[in-house]
Amino acid sequence: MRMCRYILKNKKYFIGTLCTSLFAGVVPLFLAYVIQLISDVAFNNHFEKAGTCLFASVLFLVYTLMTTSINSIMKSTYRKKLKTDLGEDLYFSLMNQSYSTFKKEKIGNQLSLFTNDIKMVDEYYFHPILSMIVDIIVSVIILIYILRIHVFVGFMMVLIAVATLLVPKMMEKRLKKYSNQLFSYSGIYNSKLKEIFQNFDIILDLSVLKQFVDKGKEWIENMEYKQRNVNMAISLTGNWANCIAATFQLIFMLVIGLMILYGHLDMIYMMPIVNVSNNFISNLNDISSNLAGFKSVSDVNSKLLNIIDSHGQANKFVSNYDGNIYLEHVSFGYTESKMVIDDLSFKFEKGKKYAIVGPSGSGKSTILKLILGYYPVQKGNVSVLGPKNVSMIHQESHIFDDTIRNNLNMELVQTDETLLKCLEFVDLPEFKLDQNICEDGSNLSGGQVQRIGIARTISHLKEVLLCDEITASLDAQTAIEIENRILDLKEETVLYVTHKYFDETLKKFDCILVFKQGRIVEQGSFEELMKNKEYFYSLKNKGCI
Ligand SMILES: Nc1ncnc2c1ncn2[C@@H]1O[C@H](COP(=O)(O)OP(=O)(O)OP(=O)(O)O)[C@@H](O)[C@H]1O
Repeated sequence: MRMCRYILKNKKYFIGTLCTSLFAGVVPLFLAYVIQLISDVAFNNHFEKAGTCLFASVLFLVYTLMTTSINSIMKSTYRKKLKTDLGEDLYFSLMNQSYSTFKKEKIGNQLSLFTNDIKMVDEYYFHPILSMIVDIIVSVIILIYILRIHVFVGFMMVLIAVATLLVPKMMEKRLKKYSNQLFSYSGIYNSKLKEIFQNFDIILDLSVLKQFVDKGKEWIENMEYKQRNVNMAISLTGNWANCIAATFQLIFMLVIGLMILYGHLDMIYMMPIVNVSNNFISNLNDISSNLAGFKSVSDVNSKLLNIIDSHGQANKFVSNYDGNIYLEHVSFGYTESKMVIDDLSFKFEKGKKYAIVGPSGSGKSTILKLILGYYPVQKGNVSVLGPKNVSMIHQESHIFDDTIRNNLNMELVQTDETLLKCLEFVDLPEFKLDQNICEDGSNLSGGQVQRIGIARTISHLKEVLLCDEITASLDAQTAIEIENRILDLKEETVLYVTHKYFDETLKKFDCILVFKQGRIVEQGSFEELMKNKEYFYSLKNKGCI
């Protein structure tokens, strides 16, 4: 029932929709009244009431048209509002998660929350709950109407109601099982399709298109099978409730017939009772199906609300940043069993330029991620700076399907002059700010995409710049030029990780840190390290740097 808070959050919409639904919901009662008037004229020969009948009929038509139309508009607007509120809260919480939590979940699962789960909540919770409230109120009104005609008839209708509403309870376990299968599969399904579409070129290159088409068919089949199970369980619940209600209704009509025959009920009530009891039964069937839908979606509701109620757990960053970056006896592992950084201490001084070198897997990128605050350390202290003070350029840049201006700006507006300077910084002076880039930069070369990524970070430059293998996709000349420009930055502290160094560039760093198995095993200027002829020297001779 926690999801109810969304229903109640927008009280005005809720009351408005409830009122219009009620006005529309009493249409069957109005019809019963008109039928009762007509029956009176027909069976009792009260022709003087024909004018009233005609007037009531016209009024009924106008009333029906108006109330049902207004109700449809109100209901769709309210449902849109509910879905928007839920989607916005979910998006906020997801975007405010810490990096490590965000990375734990597959993108397909995150997408599925929006493309699938919210839709399900709307279909099986928001929409039914409104209909159910109205159905219950209208059923109670019908019951009161019948009870006023005859108490025994009313009592029989209560019996029908109880029998019909027991059906969803009986189906509860099966419904939950099927719907949970569907919800967990829809995340996997989205992830798989996303991966296939993203790696389309690999599939083509390896000539394995047929195999992947067959696999895709299997996933679609599985997905539709799970969807069919849920739909089937919900409609079976409705059908069984319908059957039970129909059986009771037949008995009910037989009893009504006998009551009229033996003079316990006036003939003029026959038609109205038949009419309202039909509506009563149909309301009960709706309630029964809706209850089934409710049960099927309860785990999805909990999943979404747990994410929303976590309000994101974004890392808190220290505010006492004094310009230097301190690592004090830092130990860290992505898993408890394997430490990647081992009791590492170092002070990065403000404005200085550091090269971080070492063999693959020695923990170079990890140390940058710890400074960024992507992961909490297990032991020691890192003066985690976070995005307020740090800029990061990654090995691969992601490009948005937008203009170069918007790709550089990223929602923060900078002057064209600044942006053009950033394009010059990465040797792309010929690029126009209004030029469009396709998704993933498919209309650019790999190196151009990377340079746009570098220009983007430079346009948002903070006091500390972290670079992780940023020139891997660039030609030697462009790489040297960009590296030199970064090293010429006056104020910024730079931590630069790469395998591909040129001696001339290395000489420009204030300090080179040599990593081995999560530790700094050597440090100093290029000349000092070469003179030492130790680990750095051997790496260089082996061509590892
Ligand atoms: N997200 C992750 N989850 C688990 N293990 C990881 C993760 N990222 C890196 N590792 C592991 O941590 C170790 C250090 O990785 P890191 O990326 O810091 O090395 P690196 O020195 O930057 O290597 P390279 O030069 O190849 O980029 C490696 O053994 C790697 O397999």
